[in-house]
Amino acid sequence: MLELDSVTAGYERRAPVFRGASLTVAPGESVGLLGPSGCGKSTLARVAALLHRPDAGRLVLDGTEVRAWRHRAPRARRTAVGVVFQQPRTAADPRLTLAEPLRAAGRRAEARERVAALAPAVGLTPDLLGRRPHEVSDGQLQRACLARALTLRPRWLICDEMTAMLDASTTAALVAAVETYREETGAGLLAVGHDRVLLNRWCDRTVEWKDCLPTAA
Ligand SMILES: Nc1ncnc2c1ncn2[C@@H]1O[C@H](COP(=O)(O)OP(=O)(O)OP(=O)(O)O)[C@@H](O)[C@H]1O
Repeated sequence: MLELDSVTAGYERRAPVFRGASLTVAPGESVGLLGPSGCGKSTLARVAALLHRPDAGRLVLDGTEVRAWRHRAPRARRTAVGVVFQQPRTAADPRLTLAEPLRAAGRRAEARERVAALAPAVGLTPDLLGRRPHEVSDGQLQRACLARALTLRPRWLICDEMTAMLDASTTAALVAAVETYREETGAGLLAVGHDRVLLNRWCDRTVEWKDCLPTAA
């Protein structure tokens, strides 16, 4: 279970972006999160991805409360959650070829096998794997970012507007790659977005941001 329980978070302690947001994703479940621009969906997604420490509230992952965020989080916790952002250009290291982050962990033979399996799963052809981010399109780079998120076989995937910048066919390919991965592994998904039609089609259920917040007394 991925449980965000009464989370308050933001960028200034005295003026959080939101207070008391709660959202749960069951094992293997896919949940879409819809809401107006600027309400804090990405901030909540970053809390769930262990990238942003909340000011209050709890994140419970697979029954254990998370107490450390970012580099302070134990490796096993960080690798339990894979994340894909909207902007592949800011998420990808410009110095590395698309293949390099996919080889990052494990023995060399394992890494080679992993790249050989992941690249076709996200629709990356071998010629693209040797290129750097500035030599590929946004859609190709986003495929690489998804492959990187799947490299360590996360139990939870957070897709924050993953397809907002992409055309319909790349969107369909990326959603299909996520779904194939989830079928193989049983991973749960939190997909943040603006596109109600896409999220309704993609996810088991779709949650409105306002329903994550406490009701006014
Ligand atoms: N690094 C930051 N520093 C300061 N304020 C930030 C930072 N990132 C986001 N914000 C602010 O926090 C608020 C929530 O931003 P967030 O990106 O979480 O919203 P969102 O619901 O995901 O929006 P969108 O749908 O437009 O992506 C916004 O007012 C935004 O300007």
